[in-house]
Amino acid sequence: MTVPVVDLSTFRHGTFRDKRSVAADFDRACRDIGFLVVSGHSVPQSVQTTLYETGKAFFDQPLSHKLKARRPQPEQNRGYIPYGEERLVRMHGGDSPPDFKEVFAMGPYAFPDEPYYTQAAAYPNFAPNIWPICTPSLRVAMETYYRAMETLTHTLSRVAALALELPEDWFDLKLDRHTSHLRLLHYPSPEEELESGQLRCGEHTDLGALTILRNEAVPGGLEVRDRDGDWVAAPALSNTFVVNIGDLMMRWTNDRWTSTPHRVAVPSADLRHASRRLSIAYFVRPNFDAPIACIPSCSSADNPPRYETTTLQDYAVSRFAAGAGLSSNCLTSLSLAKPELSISDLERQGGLHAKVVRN
Ligand SMILES: O=C(O)CCC(=O)C(=O)O
Ligand SMILES: [Fe+2]
Repeated sequence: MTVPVVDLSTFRHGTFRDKRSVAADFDRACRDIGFLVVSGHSVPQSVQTTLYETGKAFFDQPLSHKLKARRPQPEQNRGYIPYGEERLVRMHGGDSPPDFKEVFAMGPYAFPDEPYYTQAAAYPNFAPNIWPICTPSLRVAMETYYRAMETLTHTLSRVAALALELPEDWFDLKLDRHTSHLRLLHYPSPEEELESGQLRCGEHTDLGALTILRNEAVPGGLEVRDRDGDWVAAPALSNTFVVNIGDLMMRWTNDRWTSTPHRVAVPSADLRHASRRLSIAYFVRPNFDAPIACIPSCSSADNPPRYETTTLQDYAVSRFAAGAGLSSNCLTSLSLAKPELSISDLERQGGLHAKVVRN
């Protein structure tokens, strides 16, 4: 099975009939494989390439500079996350050596100064973003891209609503105070074979509603597990985004749409030296307190709701706990232990810099 391409310009500029036809293609892709590629999306190419280039410039900085913008707490998806701290396969109870990557992440910004955002129950969704001193232009590049992703989400949420026989604006109230994350994922060219069981990113599903990924066509890319259990390479076409269904959308749609397992593969030995990859992933996450309950058009007498109602907050806490190897009861206050490795440990090991080809 392949990952299909859907042209959003037909949705944005077409008649109602055109919109329905795009929504039907979206529905089919989400049912069949849970992944699609979108073209005609209106995100300026300059916004994409500026962040891509600035992101690379940040990751090229010495580890000691990057660590100055280090994620302050493990549960906060903010700032620099060095090699050694993520193993996404743990989210599903598996284990592996660390994902062979480093990350820079941000969350919502410039939200109103209101108690909704500062209340204890909202933590860590509106934790402050962290910005590097070494690459000051990263902040503008990420914030600009984040806004462009909000606009794309606006279109995609309308396509999704129409596909689910809902009013086009059905998702608006679930997303008007969204908690989405933007992450730069840097996978350098490994110098030698990775450890046994080590991947660039271990097999997992995404926990939010949708993920919008700027993919890069290099060896060792994104792979998707189709219904037959075969790993299929996600297309990396110029000026497109890969979109996939996350767990919360799967729950909303009562499994009509699938949150499909995926991973980032290891480049083969002969291509290793030229496999540096920077993907840009925007995780669409609803309001932290929006109830995620079965959408009425997704259940019937012989297909009753399969999941309890949840929220992003409750679901994220339980997934985070699994990833950190804890029971979710241990996490009621969400204040966790210190990061696994101290700055001096990391500097001694040299982070990823010690293990990669410079290119
Ligand atoms: O870098 C990629 O292509 C995908 C990464 C991914 O799936 C994730 O971080 O959730
Ligand atoms: Fe993912």
